[in-house]
Amino acid sequence: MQDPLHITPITKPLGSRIQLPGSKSITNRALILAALAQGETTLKGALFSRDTRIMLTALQALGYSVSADEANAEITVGSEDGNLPAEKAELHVGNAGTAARFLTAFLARRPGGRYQLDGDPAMRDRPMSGLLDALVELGAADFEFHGKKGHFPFTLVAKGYSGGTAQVDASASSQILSALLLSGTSEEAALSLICPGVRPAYVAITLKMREAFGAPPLEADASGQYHLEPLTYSTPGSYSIEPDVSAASYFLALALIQGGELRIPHLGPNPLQGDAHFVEVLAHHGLVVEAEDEEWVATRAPGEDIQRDHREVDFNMISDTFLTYAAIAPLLGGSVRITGIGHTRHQETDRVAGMAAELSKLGQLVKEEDDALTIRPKPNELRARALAARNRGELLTIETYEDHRFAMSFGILGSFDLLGDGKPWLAIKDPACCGKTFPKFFEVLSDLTPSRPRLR
Ligand SMILES: O=C(O)C1=C[C@@H](OP(=O)(O)O)[C@@H](O)[C@H](O)C1
Ligand SMILES: C=C(OP(=O)(O)O)C(=O)O
Repeated sequence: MQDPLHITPITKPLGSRIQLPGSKSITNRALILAALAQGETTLKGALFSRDTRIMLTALQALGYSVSADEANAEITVGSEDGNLPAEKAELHVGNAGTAARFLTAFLARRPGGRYQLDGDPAMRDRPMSGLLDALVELGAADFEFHGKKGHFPFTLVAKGYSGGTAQVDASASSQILSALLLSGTSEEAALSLICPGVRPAYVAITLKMREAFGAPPLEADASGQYHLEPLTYSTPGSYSIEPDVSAASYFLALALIQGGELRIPHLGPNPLQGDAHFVEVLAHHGLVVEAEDEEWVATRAPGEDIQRDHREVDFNMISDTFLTYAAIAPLLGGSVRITGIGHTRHQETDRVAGMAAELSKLGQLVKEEDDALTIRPKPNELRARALAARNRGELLTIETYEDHRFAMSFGILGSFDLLGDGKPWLAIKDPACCGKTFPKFFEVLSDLTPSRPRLR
């Protein structure tokens, strides 16, 4: 892929149907559940991306039989007796939060196991200690740290789950609680996890998916305590994975700024993924999304005004999509204050700081707070900077911080025909970083631009 990638603006209202890849969150949960359930499970509509390959590779290294049919988006996992085969392994979790947390809790199941884990430099800084402390408190694992205490790289000395109660601090990442809800069960003993105040959207996905693998419904009591009864997971045989709704956010934003109609198949009115609520954020600006026969249809009449007065939106429950919104803020007319995003400073990169830096570079007025970002759009300044860059023979260029969501979000902004001539004005550095969750993102985007040569 060209790097930096010049984005060719789209000059017509949309009128397309796009195929989105499967959800990262659901694929990586399903892989863990398939390994935990005795027998063979085929995942349909699975995502093939860096984060899911990390999980696949780990399961193979741990002795599971995994066969992948990428052309048909299917993965089959065989688990002889639901027990973890390998006593030893060296695993690399990249910068996949799901793999990092879910595998750590999963490995603790194998008494006598000794596992070396490491991740990308960015992953070595991401929060793990809430999970590691809970595993130690449960007597399920001990850790030998080879760098900073409470972080990768470490050796996990597994002792197995045998019930008990743990306080779980999942304030830094709800994946910490999801990891324990997936793997903390045992066939003999009940387990209690006390975890008040966790952000619930992805925990709800975990709870629903446990049920699909034979677990009884589970919910927290009023004090935030989850009581897990003894459990043996059972395979549903095959499991269908929804398209990635966080990835849908980019194309919904595109439909808003571009107008026309966009169709996204295989999504119904009530997807598992909480990021579906992003639709409500864009509805305020005039985007209409309807679920018709298991297909989302997004429309905005061309020329309809998307400008609004100042707006404050709490993204705490849908924080992966705040970047999508922030990146199109320069086109929204009214200012926006995006709140509830402090935890995203500890994700792929410091997303609040990175977004503030990139939007400031584009001439937007940005106020950064610990937990919030206010963006006052300056469309004329954006145009002036784009023209000035062009006069120098350059394009405005976005840093992506090895964060897929920067690449994809600003890819949408660059698709807007800012200078009215259909020629590129924005470029994205390291566009291939979108491979974390959506390797073909820029191909899908370029397919919406009939005049653009296909990227290969
Ligand atoms: O459980 C999951 O699959 C996820 C939970 C969220 O992370 P945090 O809970 O760390 O915010 C989300 O940002 C991430 O993309 C996927
Ligand atoms: C936060 C994200 O990823 P991870 O699963 O690595 O936490 C994300 O995809 O936006």
